Amino acid sequence: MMNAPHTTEPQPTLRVALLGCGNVGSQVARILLEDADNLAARIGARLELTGIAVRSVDAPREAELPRELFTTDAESLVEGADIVIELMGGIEPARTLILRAIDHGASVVSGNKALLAQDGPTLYERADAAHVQLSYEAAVAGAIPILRPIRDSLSGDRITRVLGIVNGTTNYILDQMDTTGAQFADALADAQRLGYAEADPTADIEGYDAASKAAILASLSFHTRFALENVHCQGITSVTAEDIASAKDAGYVIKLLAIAELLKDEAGDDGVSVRVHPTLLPRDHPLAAVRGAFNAVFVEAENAGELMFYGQGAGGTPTASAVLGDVVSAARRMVLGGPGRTETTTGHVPALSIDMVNTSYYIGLDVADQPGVLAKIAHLFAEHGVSIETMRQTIHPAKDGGEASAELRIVTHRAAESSLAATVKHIQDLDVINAVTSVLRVEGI
Ligand SMILES: NC(=O)C1=CN([C@@H]2O[C@H](COP(=O)(O)OP(=O)(O)OC[C@H]3O[C@@H](n4cnc5c(N)ncnc54)[C@H](O)[C@@H]3O)[C@@H](O)[C@H]2O)C=CC1
Ligand SMILES: N[C@@H](CC=O)C(=O)O
Ligand code: NA
Repeated sequence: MMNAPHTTEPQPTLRVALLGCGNVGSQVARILLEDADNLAARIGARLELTGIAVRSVDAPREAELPRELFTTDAESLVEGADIVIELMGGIEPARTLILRAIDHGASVVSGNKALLAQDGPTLYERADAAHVQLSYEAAVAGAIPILRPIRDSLSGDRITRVLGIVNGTTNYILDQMDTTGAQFADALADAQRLGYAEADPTADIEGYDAASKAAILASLSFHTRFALENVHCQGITSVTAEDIASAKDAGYVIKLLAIAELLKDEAGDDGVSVRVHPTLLPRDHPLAAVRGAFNAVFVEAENAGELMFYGQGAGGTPTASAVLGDVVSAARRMVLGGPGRTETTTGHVPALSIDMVNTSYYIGLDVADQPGVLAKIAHLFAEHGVSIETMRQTIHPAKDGGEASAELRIVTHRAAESSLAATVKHIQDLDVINAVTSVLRVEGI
């Protein structure tokens, strides 16, 4: 095989400003410096890291980076750049700095899903108007190439459903609780130490981070803007060790799923449901095998059928890979000319309420061990048009003068979310019910 001919022509230089030097930023800086020659060969221009905006120049850092690169003057750094990489996180000053970068003609790469889900359209429109690129592959599912495949590779198809695990921290916590019996707080502390969690981990455990990603995925998949407020969001803070053990006993694993799917509304028109919630999956389901901080996303499209994307969804180095991919792509466009499009908004499908979704439920009940209890419960399900798929019963004999009780674990067939919610509400009111111990949605059955 012949080697590519060497050229002695001097390469142009593109100035790159980095905002933030935390888990991801420090790895991006390292790769930009260590891999400069390879990147230049791929781009046809050299990337010069002109500075790294930080809160304090003297703060101790793990990564060894030249001290002279650090500055606290993010505004000036942005103004002199061709490409700005925003990895500070949070809404402000990230938003103002990105707009400033765009106004100065720089292309922007960001991993900031919180900002994009809250105010993405302002940024996309400003970037389009300025003919610069705004890319954010790192914002969803870390290293996994998922946004570009949806935006570009599948742009000739019609996506009908996106379903996946898109938050590494919660997957790590649930996995640790399931496999090692770890406590929630200890598993969360590990996820923070490993660089998976957001600066404020509430965003992870309450589901907001996954909801931001779901909004971004839905917007690109359905060519319609969906914001965080369009996402039904439930995190993992109410999932107990007992829920996990009881699901395990019944052959399930609990995962935090993000789902965006095309449905019909009451009038039979298209609408999209976007939601994030803890979900039971059969243990032989492919998503059940997604361990630790890994993510996986299923995409279903009319012509392509089912596609699955899998990889490291969090962590500094994997996420830096996605950031660098966007940087190389933006830099190539600068060398070759012409910006790409950030989004298309031709879909106009409304966001549907969770009530429009058809789902299965897992319901755990602590009931009195008396004749007729099962009949009363089954009657309520039938009355609401919800069909039971399986029902398992464990008897707990009377102890210490108390009464015998039974633990029921019911899995339903798919039914309207509103019917399922009404069934659970009425079950709670039955005099034979001691407690409703779990109510979780189920996928993959
Ligand atoms: N850690 C991960 O696995 C992933 C993170 N992301 C996103 O990437 C971004 C960065 O994440 P991490 O590196 O994990 O966060 P981090 O908290 O480790 O780093 C952020 C850095 O930005 C600095 N910073 C914040 N505000 C600043 C300001 N006003 N001026 C100067 N510096 C400022 C902080 O001091 C910190 O060093 C966030 O938007 C996050 O959501 C995306 C995918 C994965
Ligand atoms: N906190 C996020 C980081 C990646 O987006 C996660 O845990 O997935
Ligand atoms: Na990604």
